[in-house]
Amino acid sequence: MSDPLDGDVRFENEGTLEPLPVVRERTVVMRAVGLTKTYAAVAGKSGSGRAALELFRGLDLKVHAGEMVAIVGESGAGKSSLLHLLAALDTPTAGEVWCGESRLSSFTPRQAAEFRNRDVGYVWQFHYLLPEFSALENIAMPLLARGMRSAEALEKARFWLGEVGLGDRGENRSGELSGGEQQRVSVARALVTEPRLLLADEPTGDLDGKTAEAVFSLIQRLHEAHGLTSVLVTHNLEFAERCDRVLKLREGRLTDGRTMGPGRV
Ligand SMILES: Nc1ncnc2c1ncn2[C@@H]1O[C@H](COP(=O)(O)OP(=O)(O)OP(=O)(O)O)[C@@H](O)[C@H]1O
Repeated sequence: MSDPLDGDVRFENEGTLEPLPVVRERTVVMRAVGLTKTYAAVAGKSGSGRAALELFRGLDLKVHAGEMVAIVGESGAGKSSLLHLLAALDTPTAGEVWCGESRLSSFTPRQAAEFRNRDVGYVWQFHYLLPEFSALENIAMPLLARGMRSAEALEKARFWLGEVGLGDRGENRSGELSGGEQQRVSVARALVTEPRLLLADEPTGDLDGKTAEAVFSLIQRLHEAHGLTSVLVTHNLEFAERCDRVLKLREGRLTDGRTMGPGRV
């Protein structure tokens, strides 16, 4: 019997059907659904207490693989609080945060700690390096904390030290480095675990203009070079505009924040 595919086979609809549109769904790395966060009222003597504070009301967020998302908003709008929820550092009053197939609110404290160690790289406004330890040891710390052999952890730390342009400063105690260099070390520490998501809370907020530009450009370059997925909180609108998306946190919701002029919020 002859092979039907051997020779000039024509399919019935060939050439007559419109090609189907190709729908490419981008992978969602992190998803927040209907988030509400309320801080309880604090009782105080003679009126010094505070009423309950509702920060978010049904807040939704999707972060796609490879995106660099900026979150802006006035002081006190809740930007840091939102990042804490995304990093499983805190739990929402209502709503859910998902990272891939994991629902953060179902984590035990141990699972939350593992999630923070393996899936999230966090850069704080202040570097929080341990001043008595070398730059290399500081970078290796998250790997050592999960029980990786010291030689292997230090080798990975050396790679990331080079990536942040400090290849020759590894043996310096972190306390001997400048503010900008310390923040670069903290970026390397956040990335040494190759996390699924980089979260940065005003990573340039504590630096002068020129150093802030250098650290932001470094994060941007690493984001592109390593295909990172990043969410950055910033008051610097020029940096925000250089991200793929700008979201403004206002009155408990996220809205498109691209419409603002230059300056700070
Ligand atoms: N653990 C907490 N308990 C009670 N209130 C809190 C807590 N954490 C934050 N808040 C309050 O929530 C509000 C938002 O704080 P948050 O730090 O998230 O704002 P932000 O937008 O990051 O501000 P900034 O830009 O000044 O850093 C503030 O009024 C703050 O006092």
